Amino acid sequence: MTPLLQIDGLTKAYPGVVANDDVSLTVLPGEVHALLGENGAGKSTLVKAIYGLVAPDSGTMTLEGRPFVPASPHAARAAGVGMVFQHFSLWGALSVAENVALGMEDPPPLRDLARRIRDVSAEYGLPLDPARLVGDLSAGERQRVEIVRCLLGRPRLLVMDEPTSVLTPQEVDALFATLGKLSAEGTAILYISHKLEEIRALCDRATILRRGRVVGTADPKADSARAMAEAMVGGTIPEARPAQAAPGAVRLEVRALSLPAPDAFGTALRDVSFQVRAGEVLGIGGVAGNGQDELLAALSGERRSPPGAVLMDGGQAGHLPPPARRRLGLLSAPEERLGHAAAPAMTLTENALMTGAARRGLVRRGLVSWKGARRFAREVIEGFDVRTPSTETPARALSGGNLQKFVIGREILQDPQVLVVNQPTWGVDASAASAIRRALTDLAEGGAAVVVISQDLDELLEIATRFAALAGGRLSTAVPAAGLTLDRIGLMLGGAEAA
Ligand SMILES: Nc1ncnc2c1ncn2[C@@H]1O[C@H](COP(=O)(O)OP(=O)(O)OP(=O)(O)O)[C@@H](O)[C@H]1O
Repeated sequence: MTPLLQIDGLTKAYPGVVANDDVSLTVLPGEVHALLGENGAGKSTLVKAIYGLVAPDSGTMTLEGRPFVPASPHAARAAGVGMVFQHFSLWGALSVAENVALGMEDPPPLRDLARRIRDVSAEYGLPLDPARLVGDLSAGERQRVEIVRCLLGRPRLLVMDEPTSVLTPQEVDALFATLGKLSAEGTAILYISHKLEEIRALCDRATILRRGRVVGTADPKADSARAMAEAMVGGTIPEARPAQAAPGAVRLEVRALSLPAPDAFGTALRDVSFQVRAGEVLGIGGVAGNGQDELLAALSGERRSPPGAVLMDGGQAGHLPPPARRRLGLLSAPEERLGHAAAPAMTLTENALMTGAARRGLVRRGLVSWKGARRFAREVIEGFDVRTPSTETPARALSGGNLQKFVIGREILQDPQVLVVNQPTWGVDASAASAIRRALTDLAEGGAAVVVISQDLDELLEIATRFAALAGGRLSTAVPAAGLTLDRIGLMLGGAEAA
């Protein structure tokens, strides 16, 4: 069979790192081909080259036998390549159809476009109402907008970069059904994910990258997830487990916390109450968009509440701004790493300083100790295996997973008494995810109270000592995590609204 896409000897270097080093790869028509590799292995760089976002330094590509040198995403799309990104590029205040029109060179009248959107979404099982405002859509629905937008161009190759991290299990099933139909019709899919069980369920072949080079292939239908993960890192992977310490005194308490929605598209918190003791990891499960960001903002101090709604070691903290909470030992890491947890244009040293200034004593008499800040950044890089050329690299130059490791490591190494994290292993490879989970349980065993907000129920079942479900801005009663089944959790998620 003639390959659909053939890549030969593709190389792309950035300052201090060769992101793709002599990479060769073929993608056959209709196959679902996984691209596997640790954080920073070069997966995104490679697919960006295919989509015309990155110009390779050397190497060649052919698409359906013809030389393929896309100078822009527009050129890639015209040649038959579509791409769905991890981060969506949609406008909340516009409708689905308006958003789709924005991405087109020569959009048809909105009414015609709406009909085409309806047709494609019906054909591929992607329910979508073209008239709805994107700001009102769930993450899964937004992704459907992105996919439908691609499918309107009838691509021969569809590239997906970690598409399932924002989806519920039901949405993942629906997405896989859509991808199965596309592949049966002959569309090839190049699929990046760290979720190896999903790779096993979906993909026909896998190519493994390590430090920019192709180091081998895997057979997802035959190889176990662990075997693939170990091939990615070239070693064995530690396992995480729940914290073993006996719970101590209550460190964090939230009492009847209610807050209005921060904006038209946010979620109100409604009468949220819970306690977390020293030594415990409280896992908060639920689908993103149900108050997760709002709860984190209320705990970090980005949003204030009545003083008695948040208690830290028994003292009132609801009215305190983030720096005051940090001084008390209440630290947090939000979900959105670029732009919220880290400033994209700032170096890792500057980003380390941003949250570490007070607890690491990096500012004395109004003067910044850059030496200290650099040392702290280096500690995070070494302690959490952040792959980056130096402490002076800007945050935006890190691969997604490596920045995530940096953000979580930066908080853990400040010795928090209470740590609240949202989606701590979002986009992080299997080995690093396991190291982060281990660091969170170690922190609890050392006497901290840890709150992990996550969509990944397997992750919560692995490390949480107690579990609660967040739905519609309400939190269920927390129950011991030991012995909890996915079915019971499903009921809690459904019932949290009424709890
Ligand atoms: N714009 C850039 N400037 C400098 N370095 C970059 C840039 N983009 C990527 N890199 C570097 O290139 C390497 C490969 O990054 P890439 O994003 O391709 O990895 P990845 O396999 O997609 O990782 P992840 O799983 O974490 O998303 C990393 O070391 C990264 O820091």
